[in-house]
Amino acid sequence: MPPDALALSGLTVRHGGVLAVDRLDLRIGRGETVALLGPNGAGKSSTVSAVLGLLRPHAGTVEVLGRAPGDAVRAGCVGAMLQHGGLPGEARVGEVLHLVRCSYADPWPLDDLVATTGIGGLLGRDVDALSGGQRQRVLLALALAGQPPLLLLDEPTSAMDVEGRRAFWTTMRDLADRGTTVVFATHHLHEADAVADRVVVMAAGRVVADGPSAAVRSAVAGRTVRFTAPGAATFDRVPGVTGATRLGGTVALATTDVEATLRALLADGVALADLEVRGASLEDAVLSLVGGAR
Ligand SMILES: Nc1ncnc2c1ncn2[C@@H]1O[C@H](COP(=O)(O)OP(=O)(O)OP(=O)(O)O)[C@@H](O)[C@H]1O
Repeated sequence: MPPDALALSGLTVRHGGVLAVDRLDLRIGRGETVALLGPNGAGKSSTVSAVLGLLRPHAGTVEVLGRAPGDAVRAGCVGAMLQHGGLPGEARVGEVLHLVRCSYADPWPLDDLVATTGIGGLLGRDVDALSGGQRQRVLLALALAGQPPLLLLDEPTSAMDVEGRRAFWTTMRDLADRGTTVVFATHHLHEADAVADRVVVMAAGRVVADGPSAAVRSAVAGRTVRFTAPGAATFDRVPGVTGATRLGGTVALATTDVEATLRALLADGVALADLEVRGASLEDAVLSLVGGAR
C-alpha cells in the first residue's frame, strides 16, 4: 500500500520557551482535502513548517509521502504557499515562473498553469508591484509549477477578494478531483466547510476535533431560533434558551431544545414572523471546541 500523504506522530514543536505543537498525531491519506482550523496561535503554521522541514521538531516524527520532509520537498513532491511566502524582488512574474518551472523535470505545462491560476495578465508585471491577492495567485502558480502530489497552503486566500477566493477554491477542488492531496490552514470557516472533505481543529498545539465538517458541526449541541418581534420583549427565560440576542426587530435565541422553546413562544402568543431554525455552523462548533480546550 502506498504511504500516506502525511504521517505525524507525537510531533512536538517549540519556539524557545513556547510550546507550539504538543504531541500531535495526524495521518492524512492521499487525495484528501483537509482544512486545519483553530484560533491564532493554535499551532497550524508550526505544523506546516515542520511538515516542510523548515524547522526541526523538538520530538516526534514527520513523514511526507513516506519520506523525511526535506527529501520529499527536494524531490518536488510538495508544493507550498506560506503565510509570509516571499518572491524575489526586481523580477517580472513571468521570469520567476520560468525559473521555478525550469527547476522541475516535469513542470506543469505553462499555458495550463497560467490559465489555472489566472495570472495571464500578470506575467509582465514586476513582482514588487503586485497587490496582496495577485501575489497570492502568483505564489499558487509557483507552488503548482512542479505538479506536486501534495499541496500545503497556509491561509492561502487571506488577501484575495471574493471573486479571487471563489476561483481559488474551484481550482483546489479540480486539483483534488485529479488526486492531489490538499492541506490548508484557514480562518475562513465557511470556505473550509465548503471545500474540505475533512477538518482538523487545533487548539494549544493539539487536535481537538477531526472528521468531516458535518460530523464536527453535529458534535455541538444546540440550534438557533431566529424570528422578527417588534418591541422590546425579552426571551432569555424561555425554556431551552441558553442565550438571547436582539438586533433591532430580529431576535436570535440559542437553544438546547428547539421544540420546548417554540412551544413556549407559541403559547405566549409570539407571532414568530420570519421564523428560521438552524443548526450549529462550523464557526459555532469551532468556537465551542476551542473554548472547551482552553
Ligand atoms: N518564530 C517564533 N518564535 C517564537 N514563538 C513563535 C514563533 N512562531 C510561532 N510562535 C508561537 O507558537 C505558537 C503557535 O504559533 P503558530 O503560528 O504555529 O499558530 P497558528 O495556529 O498558525 O496561528 P495563526 O492562525 O495566528 O497563524 C504561538 O504561541 C506563537 O506565538
